Amino acid sequence: MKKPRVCVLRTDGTNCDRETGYAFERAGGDPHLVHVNQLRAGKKKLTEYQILVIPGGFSYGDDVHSGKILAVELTSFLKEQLQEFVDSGKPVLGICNGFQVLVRTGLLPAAKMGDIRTTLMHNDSGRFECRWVHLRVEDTPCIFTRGLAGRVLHFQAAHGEGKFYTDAQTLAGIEAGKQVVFRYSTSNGDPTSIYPHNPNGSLAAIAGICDPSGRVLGLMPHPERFVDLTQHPNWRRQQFHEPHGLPIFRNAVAYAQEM
Ligand SMILES: NC(=O)CC[C@H](N)C(=O)O
Repeated sequence: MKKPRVCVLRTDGTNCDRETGYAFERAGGDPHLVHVNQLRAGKKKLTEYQILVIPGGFSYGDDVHSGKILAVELTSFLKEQLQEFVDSGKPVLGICNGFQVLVRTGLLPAAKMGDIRTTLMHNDSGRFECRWVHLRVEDTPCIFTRGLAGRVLHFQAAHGEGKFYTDAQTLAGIEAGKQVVFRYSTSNGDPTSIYPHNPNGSLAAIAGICDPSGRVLGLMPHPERFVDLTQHPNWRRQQFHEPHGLPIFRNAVAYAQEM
């Protein structure tokens, strides 16, 4: 079966592009690092790819707000191309800085460029948090977490502006639409707002959301960090058959191949 071409979008300050590309390679995809300037210059087009991922990092040095300048750049110069990619039903994944970008373009939660309803604020601790976190996977239409509902995954989180926040009406809509995909939890899967299990104080312990179709996903923790699991703090206690994040990439590749 043909390997789906994955656009791994990068710009100045992106720093998780190579491991994100590796994760898609491990999952059976064909990753390509694409600088936003190549899209702006028309040298490459999003239609050439079947999956789009915006990786983690410090795009444009996190000036103004994490992800803000790249979001304004995408909304200002690539709005039609991005909206067309999303409307065509192709999977879109934003990891950490990438999630911040998707929220600040409006592609999350509503999959509509310019419809900005939520934000990711500075952590309650007021500092950069870098730690392992447990995530409970909720039962949602998200195509990236097929088969994972109810599981408790263990990912690395590393961010300064990860606190999910929105107004009561938008939160009610996200909950009713089953768009909350990951919640910070204790090791036995109880959602929690208690630090450090919840490293940033996110509303409703939200660590990641999808759009109503389930084809656009953003999350703050890093599923692409396939660390050497024998160095994992829980290696002895938890049987790791494979990196916890790999199924997310495999599901995206499988979905793109089904299209
Ligand atoms: N690992 C990342 O992508 C970090 C995102 C962003 N730079 C922050 O600190 O919140």
